[in-house]
Amino acid sequence: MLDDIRRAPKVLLHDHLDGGLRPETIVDLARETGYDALPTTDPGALRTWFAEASDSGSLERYLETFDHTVGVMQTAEALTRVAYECAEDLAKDGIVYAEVRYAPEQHTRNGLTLNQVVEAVLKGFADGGRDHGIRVGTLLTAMRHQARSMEIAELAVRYRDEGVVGFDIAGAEAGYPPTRHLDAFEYLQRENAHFTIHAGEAFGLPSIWQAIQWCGADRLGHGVRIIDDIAERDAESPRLGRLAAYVRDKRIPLEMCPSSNVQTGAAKSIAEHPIGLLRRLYFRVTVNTDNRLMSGTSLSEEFAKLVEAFDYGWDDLQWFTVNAMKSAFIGFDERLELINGVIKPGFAQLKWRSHP
Ligand SMILES: O=c1[nH]cnc2c1ncn2[C@@H]1O[C@H](CO)[C@@H](O)[C@H]1O
Ligand SMILES: [Zn+2]
Repeated sequence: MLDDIRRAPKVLLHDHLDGGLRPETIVDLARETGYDALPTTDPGALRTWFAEASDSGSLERYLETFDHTVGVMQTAEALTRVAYECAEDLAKDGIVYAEVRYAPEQHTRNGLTLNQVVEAVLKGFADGGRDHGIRVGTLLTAMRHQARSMEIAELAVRYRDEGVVGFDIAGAEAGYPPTRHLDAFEYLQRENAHFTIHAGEAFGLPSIWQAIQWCGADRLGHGVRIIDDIAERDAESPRLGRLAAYVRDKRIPLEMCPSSNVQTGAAKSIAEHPIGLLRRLYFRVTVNTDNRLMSGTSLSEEFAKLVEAFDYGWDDLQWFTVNAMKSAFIGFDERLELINGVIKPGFAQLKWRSHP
């Protein structure tokens, strides 16, 4: 089953570059760059350490594990290598189009400028994408507890023709509402640029409402808490509150990351994840990995878990995939070409052969 899912042409919209490193690469880079704070230098043990340390039930504790990945991503060579390997790993998982995000401001500790950081990552994605047959767009993230979002938004606009396709804010959600960064979002709107906002993961409806109605987010990172605005969850026809109805009516894409949500406590289990109900209600749900290293996962594995929990078939997996492609930040013509030229024919072949 997993093998067949790997063969399906998939689309990934929410994946953090600093959350997807290979453990072997972390160990290499730590040695090369003199980073001496790793909990272990054995790649196997390091893989286990990340998975266990991230499984805390708290977003804040989950985020602490990024100290080590960000710690080894402070030179241009390291950034290029990590981006190249990311493209390779995603391509090997059968992903045909991905948007990968990271926060440039976290990679200037050893003296790189923001421009140098962005250029190093773009080079890795361009080379890796060309060698392994995948298109990777970049989202530049600003950290919500910092005050550099305007600078990062300008950076995203500066590199928009070089492979940067959008902007995002991430980090601890509670206490850091998206409206703190309103100037950056207004700037991006004036520039006709795209952005998504991590919202409704560790904090509820007010965060989602601000992200959409104050900041103008094109998509929601996670958005799981939209479930709080849906009453009578088990009834035949659940009642949508005004915000949930707005999100569904406007087809606002939800970048859902099932395993990550279970680790941070945003969902109790995969089987109880709101994605089940939201898919039945035809919200524009997409399936994502968030952080492949911390969750020990891949997009194919996330799909396999959903197939098991909700008995999904190829039609469901294709629906999630087409949703993701429609919601991507590249141009309409390019999205259409991938949907009609790659995704639909790829799924048609699999449907003819097997059940997932
Ligand atoms: O699920 C998440 N919610 C909020 N912030 C996150 C999540 N995953 C990663 N990051 C944060 O985004 C930064 C840039 O990639 C990471 O360094 C991490 O701090
Ligand atoms: Zn995320």
